[in-house]
Amino acid sequence: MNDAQLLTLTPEIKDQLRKSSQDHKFTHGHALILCGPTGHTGAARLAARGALRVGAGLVSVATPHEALAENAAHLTAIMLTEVDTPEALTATLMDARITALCVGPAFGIARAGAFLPAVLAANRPTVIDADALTTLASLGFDAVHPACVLTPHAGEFKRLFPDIAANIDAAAITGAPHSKIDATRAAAKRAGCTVLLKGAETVIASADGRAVTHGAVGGRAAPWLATAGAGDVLAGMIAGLLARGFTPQDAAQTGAYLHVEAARVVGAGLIAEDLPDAVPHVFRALGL
Ligand SMILES: NC(=O)C1=CN([C@@H]2O[C@H](COP(=O)(O)OP(=O)(O)OC[C@H]3O[C@@H](n4cnc5c(N)ncnc54)[C@H](O)[C@@H]3O)[C@@H](O)[C@H]2O)[C@@H](O)CC1
Ligand SMILES: Nc1ncnc2c1ncn2[C@@H]1O[C@H](COP(=O)(O)OP(=O)(O)O)[C@@H](O)[C@H]1O
Repeated sequence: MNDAQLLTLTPEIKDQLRKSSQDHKFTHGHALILCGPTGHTGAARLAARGALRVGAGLVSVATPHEALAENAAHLTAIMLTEVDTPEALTATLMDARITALCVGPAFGIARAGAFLPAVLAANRPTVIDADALTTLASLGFDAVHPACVLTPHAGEFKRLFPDIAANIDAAAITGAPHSKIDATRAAAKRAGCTVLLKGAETVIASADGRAVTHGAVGGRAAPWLATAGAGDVLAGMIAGLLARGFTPQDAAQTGAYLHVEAARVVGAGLIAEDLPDAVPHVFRALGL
């Protein structure tokens, strides 16, 4: 069933992206990006910068003590909070002004296993990416809630949903072949939340069957997105939009759209660090 819509930014979404003169920083939420151990902190910072650039009012990196200095040496507008254990995370999340989480980029698979139950128990809008997806493949989806957004690339999707992924490549025995859209829709239904399957064609589906496809092809091609860390920035952008109050489906769709537009602003030579800094150009072109 390929009845997914093509992704565009509606006037309503553009309005939601704007900031008004009456706003203050807490109007636009606080995103908390969980960071991995020393030597593996860059991905969380990429995500954090993505979250801040799409307009989250505040962004903090939750860092283990051992990586505090490493992170502090690289961050200015983004804040740091020390979180060494799942219990410390739960205590940090007593602050109801933290409105979205992002877990996974270079977080470590074992570490994700330890932290995911506390992350999910917080019941906050949450992007689950990278190592946290690999962990989820063994944990299962019981604790996943509807405010989650899973952002797998094709390899992670195969780990998380091996049977569904196998259908994409399999020849159809009866009826139409199983498309990437069918697969993402089936995955979202199984996980009980929004799933964004990355790639030059990105599909975003929700548990209720809504699905949108976004092709970075033809006039909107963005092949330089095939670079390390581009997905970490996307995870952060979605977390930033969740923090601002976007629904999971809208945050994933809008994040995917802005991510490709940012890549197109930079063009050839793009590296992941460039993506967040291209967002103001995208917003200007959108008339925000
Ligand atoms: N600057 C940084 O600190 C970066 C950290 N990263 C972190 O590195 C860790 C490992 O992530 P990876 O995704 O590299 O490794 P993974 O091992 O999770 O996945 C890569 C494997 O999946 C396969 N695969 C199949 N389809 C794929 C697709 N469409 N895209 C990518 N891989 C596909 C690849 O062949 C490869 O064997 C994560 O924690 C990630 O967040 C990466 O995001 C790169 C940048
Ligand atoms: N050829 C391509 N055309 C358009 N977008 C791409 C292409 N290759 C990768 N991307 C996008 O770049 C990002 C890569 O994310 P991911 O694979 O998680 O990389 P990383 O883990 O290194 O951050 C995704 O948003 C994906 O959709």
